[in-house]
Amino acid sequence: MKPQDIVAGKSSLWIFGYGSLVWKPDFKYRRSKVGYIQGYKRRFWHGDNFHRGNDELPGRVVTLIEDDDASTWGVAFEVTGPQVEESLKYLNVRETVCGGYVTKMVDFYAEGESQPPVQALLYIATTDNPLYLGPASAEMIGCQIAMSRGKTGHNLEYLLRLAEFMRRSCPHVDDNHLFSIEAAALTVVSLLLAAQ
Ligand SMILES: N[C@@H](CCC(=O)N[C@@H](CS)C(=O)NCC(=O)O)C(=O)O
Repeated sequence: MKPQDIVAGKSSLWIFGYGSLVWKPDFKYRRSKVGYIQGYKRRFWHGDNFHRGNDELPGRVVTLIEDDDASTWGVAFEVTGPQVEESLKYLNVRETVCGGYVTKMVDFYAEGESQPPVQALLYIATTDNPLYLGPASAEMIGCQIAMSRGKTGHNLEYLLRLAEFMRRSCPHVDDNHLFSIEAAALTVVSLLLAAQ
């Protein structure tokens, strides 16, 4: 489903971020809320040969994997009026053209609110995506991240800023996948520094 079909005639839209969007939305929005979506787990199983890696050494970035028992925490941004078209135009290049993500509508539950969920647009990299790398050990993923960089910056920044967001904004969430990869990447960095 194309974003323009999703938002045809809409004057406002919620966009859910769970990776770099949580710390670097880079589009104008009216307000944001921390919260979660159900039925998905966040995994560093998507390759990135543009923002945080290259064709020789792709970086690893997050995507969502269906899991009925899981939920993924992040940030939803409400865009209104001209911000709707502006944000989608920007994200189409950043996420879809450069990142291989496709759009999907899901229910977003804002933290601490008893109200019903709101529909939110998100960007997901499906397993049939040519950049999809799939599962690997935390050590392998951590090492790959510690060694990769792309046009937007180092893959380590991508990892550490997401971990920092989760500790600061979602301290009640024990994201073992994220924090075990963070620990593995920092071990590789310390070994590289010690070897210098
Ligand atoms: N779609 C996820 C992941 C987004 C993501 O990390 N996309 C990459 C594209 S491969 C990106 O925007 N990278 C920009 C950066 O790394 O600064 C989100 O909602 O945050």
